[in-house]
Amino acid sequence: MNFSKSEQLHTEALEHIVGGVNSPSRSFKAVGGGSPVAMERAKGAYFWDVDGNQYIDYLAAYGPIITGHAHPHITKAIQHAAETGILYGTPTKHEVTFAKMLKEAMPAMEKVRFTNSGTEAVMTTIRVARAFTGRDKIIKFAGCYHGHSDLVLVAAGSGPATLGTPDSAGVTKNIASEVITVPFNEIEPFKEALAKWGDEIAGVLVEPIVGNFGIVEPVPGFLEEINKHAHDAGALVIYDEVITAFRFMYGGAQDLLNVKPDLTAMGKIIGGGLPIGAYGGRVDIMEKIAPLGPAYQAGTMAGNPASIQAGIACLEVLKEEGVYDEMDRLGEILERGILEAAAKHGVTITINRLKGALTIYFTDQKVVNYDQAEATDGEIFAKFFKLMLEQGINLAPSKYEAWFLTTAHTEDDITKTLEAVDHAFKQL
Ligand SMILES: Cc1ncc(COP(=O)(O)O)c(C=O)c1O
Ligand SMILES: N[C@H](C=O)CCC(=O)O
Repeated sequence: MNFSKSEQLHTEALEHIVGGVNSPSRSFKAVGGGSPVAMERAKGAYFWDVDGNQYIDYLAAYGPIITGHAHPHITKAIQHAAETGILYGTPTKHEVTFAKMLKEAMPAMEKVRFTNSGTEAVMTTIRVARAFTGRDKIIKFAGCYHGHSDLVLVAAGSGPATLGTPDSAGVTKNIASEVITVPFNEIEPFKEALAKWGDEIAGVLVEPIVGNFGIVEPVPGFLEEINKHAHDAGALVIYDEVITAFRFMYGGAQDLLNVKPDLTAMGKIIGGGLPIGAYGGRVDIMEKIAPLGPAYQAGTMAGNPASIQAGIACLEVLKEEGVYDEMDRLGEILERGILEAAAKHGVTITINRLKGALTIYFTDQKVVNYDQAEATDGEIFAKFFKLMLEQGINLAPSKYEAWFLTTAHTEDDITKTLEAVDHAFKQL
């Protein structure tokens, strides 16, 4: 494959945009460097780059593009928004419709507020938890990523972990001292943290199914224990469902696992590809937010008609019969095929898959926490990533990210992907 135009563009981008990228996760730093491929066009499960190369896409823009690129129903909704005004700065009927849809799908969201990103949504749930409890500290889990607000850039997964900055510079010691980090999937360290700081903890923040050190499910009982002990200590439980809401079913991880938090943050899929975030939860907690209560959160762009109508259209597609079953079916074929190719070529891997999302870890160990994900082989991943890219398979350039299937992927795409995996494993 020829990547010369992408390379040229990256050289130019480096002069004008810091690091040449607008989100560090897009850089190829963690996969041996080089120019990230610049995409020009996308449709369904496919991408075309500026050099004219075609790819099967498993990045799905880090999760939001669950219906595939440029889905006609979502495109129509965005066109309608463009023609009728994309930003009003007033209430609209669309945001009411959408809030009702979210509440119906995720009943723990008794009241909702829209934001512009997952970062804002999570950041605000923490503020609201503090306002409600009158406490300052939060507990989070190592390797979970909750966006780029100060408080959660401590022991963060995803981009920060990939680039070796899980504790970001610029986060003051005072702020960092308000966050206690414990391992995911281990209840004892969590209980010890509560025993030590219990009456200072405002909230416990967790990705109920982790998407940011790969796809990692909670061990049975883990989330229930978190709820019990957090509530006993007078702290709120906050689920960060920015990746998981509507990823595995029409609803959240909380509905799939049947464990309810006090507050939920979401984003990604619910914008149908346009910028969005949302948070919600128990009425008595949500009523702490302005204009009803003293906790302030606002946004010029929040609830804009374009993102909201794209989100409604996206959920309409996801509500159709069988869409999640099909992603699960294709995910299962993909997982099985990758494992067979690994056995054939003597490549050691572990796959974590839940329905249409999976992560390949280059390790012979199970991966249920961040330390185990960190210990997997990043150099082999980097080689694998490049070998796949050269064969037209677009993955995230990080061993910590997931492959996401969409409603646009077909069995033929999976077959082609497995041929590429076979070839890549042969070369490793
Ligand atoms: C679980 C989780 N929370 C929060 C965020 C932040 O969302 P955003 O990038 O939309 O600000 C992300 C992704 O970036 C995420 O995966
Ligand atoms: N894994 C991150 C979010 O889910 C990736 C998004 C980003 O950092 O650009």
